[in-house]
Amino acid sequence: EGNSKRKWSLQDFEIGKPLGKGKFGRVYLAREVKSKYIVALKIIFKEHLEKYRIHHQLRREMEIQTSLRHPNILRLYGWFHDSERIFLILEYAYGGELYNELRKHGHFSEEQAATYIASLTTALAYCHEKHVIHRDIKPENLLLDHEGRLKIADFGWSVQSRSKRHTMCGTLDYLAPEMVENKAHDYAVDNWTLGILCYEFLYGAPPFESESQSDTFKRIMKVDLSFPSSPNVSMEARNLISRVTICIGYEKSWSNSIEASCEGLLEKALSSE
Ligand SMILES: Clc1cnc2c(Nc3ccc(N4CCOCC4)cc3)nc(-c3cccnc3)cn12
Repeated sequence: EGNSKRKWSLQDFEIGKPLGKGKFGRVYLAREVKSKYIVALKIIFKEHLEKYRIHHQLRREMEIQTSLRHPNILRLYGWFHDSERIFLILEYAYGGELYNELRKHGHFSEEQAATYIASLTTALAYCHEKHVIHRDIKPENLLLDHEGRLKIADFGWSVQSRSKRHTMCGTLDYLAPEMVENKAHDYAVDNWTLGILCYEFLYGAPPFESESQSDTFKRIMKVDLSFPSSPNVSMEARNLISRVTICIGYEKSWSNSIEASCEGLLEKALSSE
């Protein structure tokens, strides 16, 4: 920490338990020997990079995540490699995956959902100011720190956006219509996903989940949004979700209004304690 320009090597770390498997590598708990600082070490095999042609994607992830400094974005402290592996030195999220919390509780309270969505909104607004689109925001990529604060991880699919992007990515559930239609997309992609996540936090499943991919496609294109009667979700939360998923594209006015309505929702939830 602090001397992020220094040359790291495997000898600097004691490797602990595996935390989980990512798309292209395993993540381990690790401790820097001198400082006893706990980190997460993401290990990616170089042969995997060749096989899946993801050199550029990993390079981009490393450059982007190193440059981002935000309380809700997982830090990438540095990296090193040996003959066959690349090692990313990442901030350790003590709380684990937000996904597990969601599965454990079924769905979150409005206060908890509003807190997570507000954190995501500021983190994404920060990324968009730095011309970064994450494009793969889903519960699996969201971690929690020791205070339960949300951390966006895994910038593997993120891009430095100057121009419109065309590549397909992520699972279908969180894809915005323009992504599904494989049209050019921009920051609005991440914003659409906020609405999807808000729905999933409150109802426990994403809004367009269907038996088949083609059904999911159709439901996304139609923005076929329906609100089950249980769990009982407030009218404010439901129209926040509708506004986010329906009024895609008017990004600037929209993200101000979502930030405002998130605060409103949070105030309402906190005052109803
Ligand atoms: Cl990067 C990165 C930084 N920190 C983590 C992390 N942290 C973390 C903490 C605590 C628990 N446990 C808490 C007690 O109950 C059991 C789980 C798990 C993961 N996990 C992953 C990961 C990656 C893939 C699959 N699954 C987890 C990636 N991480």
